Amino acid sequence: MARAIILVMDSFGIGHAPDADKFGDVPANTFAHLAQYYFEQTQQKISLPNLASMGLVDACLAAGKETFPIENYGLSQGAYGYAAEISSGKDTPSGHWEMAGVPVLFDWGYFPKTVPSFPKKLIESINNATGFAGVLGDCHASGTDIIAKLGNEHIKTGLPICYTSADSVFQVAAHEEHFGLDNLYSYCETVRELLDDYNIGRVIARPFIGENSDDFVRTGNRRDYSVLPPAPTVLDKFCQAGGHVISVGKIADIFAHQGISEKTKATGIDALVDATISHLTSAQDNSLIFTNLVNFDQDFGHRRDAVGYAKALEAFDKRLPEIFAAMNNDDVLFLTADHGCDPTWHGNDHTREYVPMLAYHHDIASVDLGERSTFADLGQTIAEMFNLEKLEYGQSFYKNLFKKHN
Ligand SMILES: O=P(O)(O)O[C@H]1O[C@H](CO)[C@@H](O)[C@H]1O
Ligand SMILES: [Mn+2]
Ligand SMILES: [Mn+2]
Repeated sequence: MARAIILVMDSFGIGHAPDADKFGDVPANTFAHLAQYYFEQTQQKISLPNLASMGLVDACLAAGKETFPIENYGLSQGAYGYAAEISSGKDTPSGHWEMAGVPVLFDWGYFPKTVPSFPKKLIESINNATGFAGVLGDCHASGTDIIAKLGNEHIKTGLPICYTSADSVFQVAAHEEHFGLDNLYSYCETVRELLDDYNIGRVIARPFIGENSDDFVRTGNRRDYSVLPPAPTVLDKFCQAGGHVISVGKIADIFAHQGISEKTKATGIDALVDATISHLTSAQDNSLIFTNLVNFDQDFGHRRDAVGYAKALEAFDKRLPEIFAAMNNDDVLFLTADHGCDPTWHGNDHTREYVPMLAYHHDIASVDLGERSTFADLGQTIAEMFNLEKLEYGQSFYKNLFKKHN
């Protein structure tokens, strides 16, 4: 029996989605624009030989319909396509749940872009439940900007920094030592309970260290408190059928720990790839290794750092042969993303984009999977691969992966 590996390159969009106008995101294109910007800044073309051989460049050219500078690359050897999202939001849980077969067709609650942003009644109930006198922030913000701005006041007053974004989130930044990590986590757990009436997808604990605004830096101890997906995902079905789901990175948090058999956390793309490879060398048959590479989004997309994003892609690309080498003959690797976050775009929020839908196994022939109308095609493919009951959403492309070589 085979194993499947899903690598989610968090925020790696490849062209504005058909409904991007509703989000004000025409013509965002995370990949094409970061490659263009990288070339303008460094006079070097981005070089991604392994991703390109999987079909990434062809997928992006078809999805984004714009050319961009890229180092010479050969013919695609894998299965490649691009997928649009049917979920109402362009957030991380919606993207992941949809790829696991459960799109979010309801509207999340959001906090307005006003100051204060959070309802007075909510903040009062948080203060009452936690015993804190108030919160700092209470606005839309970039997480790194707001700790630089309010970190000193936070240390002085002991009050948590609470902020949000265009996503359905309530984020809490607090100093790991002065405020304490456990205190931050329990504060977030309390907030999570109080948010149920507001239909908010996630509370995120954002711990940081450092002693002043020049050197405050967020740590790897981020924790996401998500609501449960609205229906059983392919992960739940796979576990029920005796499969083993291994979460690497924040996958378990995103699925509210449901449909997960085992989890490993790691900080940074290299460490996340290391953990993935380590599981690949030991995972039993009938396993799904599901990895989220959050740093593309968190460290580069939201930070609007196109050059950093390009370099991180090149570094990740160099690691792919190690992943291929750790795969058995009947294993299948899927590579995709959960939304876009164009680092050349205005503001610091996600962008509504197509995502790559790439697949690889040792005997794969080049196959164009074309445009996929939902990320759920991935979940449906996993369902077919492991002989699970068909999911409600998505079209499987499993059989296309075994096309004969020309
Ligand atoms: O600016 P930071 O704290 O990284 O926050 C970003 O991360 C959250 C989750 O993707 C988004 O809602 C966005 O606000
Ligand atoms: Mn994401
Ligand atoms: Mn994000």
